[in-house]
Amino acid sequence: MLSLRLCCSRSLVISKPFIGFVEKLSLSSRRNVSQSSTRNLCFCAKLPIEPNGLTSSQNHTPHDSPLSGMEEVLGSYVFGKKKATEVAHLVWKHVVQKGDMVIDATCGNGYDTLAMVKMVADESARGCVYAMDIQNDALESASSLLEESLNPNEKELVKLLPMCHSKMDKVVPEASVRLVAFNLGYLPGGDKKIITKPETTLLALEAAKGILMPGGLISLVVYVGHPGGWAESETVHTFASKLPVNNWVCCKFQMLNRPWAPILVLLFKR
Ligand SMILES: C[S@@+](CC[C@H](N)C(=O)[O-])C[C@H]1O[C@@H](n2cnc3c(N)ncnc32)[C@H](O)[C@@H]1O
Repeated sequence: MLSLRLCCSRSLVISKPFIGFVEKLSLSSRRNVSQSSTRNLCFCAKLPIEPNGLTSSQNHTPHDSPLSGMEEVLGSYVFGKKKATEVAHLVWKHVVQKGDMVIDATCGNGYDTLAMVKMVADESARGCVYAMDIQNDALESASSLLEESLNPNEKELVKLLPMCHSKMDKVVPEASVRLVAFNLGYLPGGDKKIITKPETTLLALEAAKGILMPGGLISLVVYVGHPGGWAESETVHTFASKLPVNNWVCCKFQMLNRPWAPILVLLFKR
């Protein structure tokens, strides 16, 4: 363990207010397409019929959507005003509370880890961020960033772990974690041949499922511009599509006519 001191179940499962929001977006996007053909956007929503004969959206009141209040933030991704990583951070902020335990499954240069520490840190010195990576270069880079960006109390909350994220459930107890975040692909500024792989990403998602607490979030930013990126994206999509609708709200944000744009996947555990 390197410590800082040392060194839905279908394509889109959505609640009623969000459907209204999507309807407004698709209307305005259709208008945009016909007017200027600059931004072509398509949402697909499948609402499975549940055992009581109602659709998932009929079964859940507008108040129980984990996306309530995030309409503007999500729209800012769709309309190209914010990057997927920025939107991800804002969604995390909406979910994470002071004192929480969270995991950065792909620490890299530490920017996500830094954002997480700021979200969990409070006066009581509770809260914990586990940040893992298979590359020592990445953890060293993250360590320098955190060293210069955090105060001594905040530094105490971070554990940098040189390990594969598929083993994350060996580090924390079951149902104890509020957020597990993945920023897939290669280390920016590093060796582009060392990338996250579909097989280990799938194992890590299974592990994350077990350690996430109710009300928690698995967040993924998926890059498809490098070899293997699409296969990994398919793996994430298939995993998310199989999560039971009673316990999970799963959605994916993808710009269909910008095929290399990062994809944001959000899996909320009810
Ligand atoms: C896109 S970068 C992450 C960027 C980072 N979150 C940041 O804020 O700078 C992806 C990272 O995942 C790491 N990685 C690849 N496979 C991994 C695995 N099996 N377990 C943990 N980390 C892995 C890579 O070494 C790389 O540093």
